[in-house]
Amino acid sequence: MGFTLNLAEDRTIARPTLVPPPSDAHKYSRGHAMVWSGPPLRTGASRLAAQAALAVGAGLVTIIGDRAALAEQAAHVSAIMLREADDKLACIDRRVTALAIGPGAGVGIADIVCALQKREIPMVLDADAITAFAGDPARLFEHLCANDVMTPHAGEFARLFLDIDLADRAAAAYTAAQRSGAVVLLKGPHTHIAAPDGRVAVNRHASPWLATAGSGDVLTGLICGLMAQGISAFDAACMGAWLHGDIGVRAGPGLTADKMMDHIPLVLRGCLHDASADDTGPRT
Ligand SMILES: NC(=O)C1=CN([C@@H]2O[C@H](COP(=O)(O)OP(=O)(O)OC[C@H]3O[C@@H](n4cnc5c(N)ncnc54)[C@H](O)[C@@H]3O)[C@@H](O)[C@H]2O)[C@@H](O)CC1
Ligand SMILES: Nc1ncnc2c1ncn2[C@@H]1O[C@H](COP(=O)(O)OP(=O)(O)O)[C@@H](O)[C@H]1O
Repeated sequence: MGFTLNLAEDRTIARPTLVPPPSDAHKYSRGHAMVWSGPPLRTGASRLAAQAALAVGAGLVTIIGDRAALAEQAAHVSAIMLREADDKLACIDRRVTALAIGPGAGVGIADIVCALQKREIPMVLDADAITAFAGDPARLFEHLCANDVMTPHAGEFARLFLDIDLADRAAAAYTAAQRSGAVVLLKGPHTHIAAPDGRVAVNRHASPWLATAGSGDVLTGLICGLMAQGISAFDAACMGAWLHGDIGVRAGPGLTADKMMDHIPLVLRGCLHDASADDTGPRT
């Protein structure tokens, strides 16, 4: 729905194509993304993810967490909804079309991740949702499927895949996807994406200005927001990486994670099918 992945013959990700929502679109038809909040004083990372999910086009975004965390979130967000987590997670209803968990979540999050995975909602796992399984990756892999995306940086990758050599990052992502059963997006100056069915891609459209705290949390939100709109895990990971890179290319010096959202409208405008009259830069 909306976005189409474009891949070059060598599997390099190119600018995605975006078609505007149909005239009869409503917020639920554009998907409902949910992001798990970090605890009080660690809410920023999840908020960055939620803001990116909304900006990339999810019709609704809800941050879920405990009451104290939500009080903190409420001081910062308006368009994003807040919902208190109950013991049985009953507040995650059928209308939630994608979930993101990990940014700022704390490494005690493993049980929650496993419980959420039983809901069969496509998930993006980042940061602490990866690190939490450092001692027992098999427990995580047992629950993952090809509709889920993991987005490790090299440090997080090594915590789950101790024996996989990162010297060849494309091969490392491929092996990790086969082993885990999920789409693996290995972050770096070039970002490699692999699906358990053997599909691979690489994003080279990025900028070292993206090496700033919270930038990966924004990527998590972009991917979750795309998945919420009905885009498959592999395509969402690939397009999220490209859009994230384009923000970095456009923003350049002075880029900070909380300013990344400001660039998303122009990044998306540049992807519009009829963007020929647009002056939004080279169509790489
Ligand atoms: N604004 C915020 O509130 C932010 C919160 N964050 C959260 O802070 C927590 C810790 O995340 P971090 O990623 O800082 O720390 P990690 O707990 O992942 O550990 C970082 C360590 O990993 C190793 N490492 C190896 N390769 C690396 C690579 N390519 N990039 C980064 N580290 C690499 C380094 O030795 C480094 O000391 C997470 O919950 C994260 O989501 C961060 O996302 C930054 C922004
Ligand atoms: N030198 C670089 N060139 C291009 N992109 C980079 C570079 N360094 C980091 N990035 C990108 O920035 C993001 C950093 O994410 P991450 O390491 O998870 O940081 P954080 O946890 O602070 O959000 C990743 O998407 C990564 O690909």
